[in-house]
Amino acid sequence: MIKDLSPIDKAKYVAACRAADLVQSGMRVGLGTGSTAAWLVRRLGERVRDEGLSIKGVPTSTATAQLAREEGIEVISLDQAGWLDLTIDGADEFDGEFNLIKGGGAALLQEKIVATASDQMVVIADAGKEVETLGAFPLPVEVIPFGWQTTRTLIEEALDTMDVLGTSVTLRMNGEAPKVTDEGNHILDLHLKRIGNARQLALVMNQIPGVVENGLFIDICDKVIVGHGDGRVELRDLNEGTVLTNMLGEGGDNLFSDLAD
Ligand SMILES: O=C(CO)[C@H](O)[C@H](O)COP(=O)(O)O
Repeated sequence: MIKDLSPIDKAKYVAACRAADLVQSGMRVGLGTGSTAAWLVRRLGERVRDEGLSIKGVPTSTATAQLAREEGIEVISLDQAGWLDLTIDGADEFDGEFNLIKGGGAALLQEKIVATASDQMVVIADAGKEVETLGAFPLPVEVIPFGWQTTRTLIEEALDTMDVLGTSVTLRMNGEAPKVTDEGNHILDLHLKRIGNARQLALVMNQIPGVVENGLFIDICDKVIVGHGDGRVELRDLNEGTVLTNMLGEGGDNLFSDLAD
């Protein structure tokens, strides 16, 4: 039941429902990873079953691939798709220019490849993800396991030369063992008090041997759909401005049928 969701989950849910409305039959769609993206996949699954929506989905993680298949969405690889019409994904932070931090779910590598191979990337997020300046959320950096401690030292040395404050770099764990990504790598989380120049930081990180990719998404996202716990949804476009709707008010027929009451 929708009323049983926490305000944050309601916000994620309505943002995902609004984004699902952007998807049309025939599209090749990048499917993000995380709890917000999972709502999107479920909603698209419902549209596939109820409306005959015909799409091909390119998942950004094994978890999303499994959910998409369970929902009856046709899953193909990025190489089979070649190029995508649209990617919809969550984010850990977004700023006023739609730059992002991603990778809280450890899927940043596939997420960045898929988003970059798309005509459009749309981010779906609850309002709490909006920040004035990126960096309160620890910045995930995916590194290969070989020599990861040396890579961490190189990252720390690079950060020392940059306009960042109070740095600590931690290995993401999964219980007692290092977290292993879908690509068999590890994640280093950079706890930065100030991120400084995000564009420069992203470039510097990717120059370091052992670094595969970083979670800064600069100039990749085209639209942000911001959900609020009361059902309001803002569709924000840097060029076209903001369109506000309420997904839980009158005409809230975008709700999943099994949650609608
Ligand atoms: O980047 C991600 C996964 O790598 C997610 O999009 C991000 O962590 C947001 O997750 P959620 O929707 O669960 O808040």
